[in-house]
Amino acid sequence: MPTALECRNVSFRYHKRRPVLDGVTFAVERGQIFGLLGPNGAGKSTLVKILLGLNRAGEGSVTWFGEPLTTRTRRRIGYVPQDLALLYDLSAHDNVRFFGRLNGMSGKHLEERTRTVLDFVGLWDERGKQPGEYSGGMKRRLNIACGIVHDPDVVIMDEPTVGVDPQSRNHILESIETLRDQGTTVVYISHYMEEVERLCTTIGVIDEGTYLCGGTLEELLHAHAPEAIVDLELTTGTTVDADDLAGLEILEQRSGGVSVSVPEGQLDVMRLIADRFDDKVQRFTYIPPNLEQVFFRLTKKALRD
Ligand SMILES: Nc1ncnc2c1ncn2[C@@H]1O[C@H](COP(=O)(O)OP(=O)(O)OP(=O)(O)O)[C@@H](O)[C@H]1O
Repeated sequence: MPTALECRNVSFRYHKRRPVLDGVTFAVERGQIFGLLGPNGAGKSTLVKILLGLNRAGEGSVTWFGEPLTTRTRRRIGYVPQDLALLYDLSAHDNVRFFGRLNGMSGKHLEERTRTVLDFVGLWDERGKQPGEYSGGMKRRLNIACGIVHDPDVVIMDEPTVGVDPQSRNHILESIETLRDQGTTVVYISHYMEEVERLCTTIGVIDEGTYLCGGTLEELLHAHAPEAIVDLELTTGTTVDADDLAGLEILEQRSGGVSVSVPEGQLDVMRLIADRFDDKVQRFTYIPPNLEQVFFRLTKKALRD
């Protein structure tokens, strides 16, 4: 599969401070939804600015479709920024037209694409309103329409669902799946594990400016989180001894509770835990292998910090 985007050994620092990105390397194949997952402050938005040529990498290189970023390659890229990029004294319709013109569009083609993308995000009937009259979710959807009006081959979406109601969130996620089905490559930046798990064909995990790992969800789980977690909340004063847990790895021990790693689907382990702690168990939570654990295993931090 040809490569849409390649980021090689990219490092960056603001004002000579410590590096915000440190040797970031990954590639996105065409047709993928590539998820870049990391907590707040990981360096995701800084990386996006470098990908788009808005910040200059201190070291390393970025190529799009095998070439450095040029005016020609730039027209093949769409960008949906995290901070809404809308003109509040124009109608939604004129906002989309405006971004189309910025991308060199005009005439019938611009009118047709404006209608197509406003339909696509479910705002055609509300096109006469200004963004100030829209809900948070509608503004996010208009932001997407403006970012894809020029029918780009690749779209970068930076946290497109932040602060939206569940209905708009679902609409946005479905739209992204439709874009993928139409052959658009999507770079999806998020700190929401569930969205990345649902949407993305390939996932890269970033923290404190370091690209920790990348691969399909199955590959990441297999390599970094092969086991499930059982979390027990116990009645006050219950002590937990490592011997009680028959050699299971204790991930976290706290006053009134313990988290252990258990081989997925091994019910005899569940029985052992139930027998040992019996009526002292106040709450039993089984967490199947997921991206949160991949992140925890690699950083010893929760993704949502
Ligand atoms: N213009 C700037 N000047 C100085 N430091 C900055 C600037 N922009 C971001 N930073 C710092 O760079 C680091 C990475 O920030 P960045 O916004 O890239 O992270 P992020 O992963 O996108 O976070 P979020 O999910 O909160 O948007 C943070 O420590 C942030 O404080």
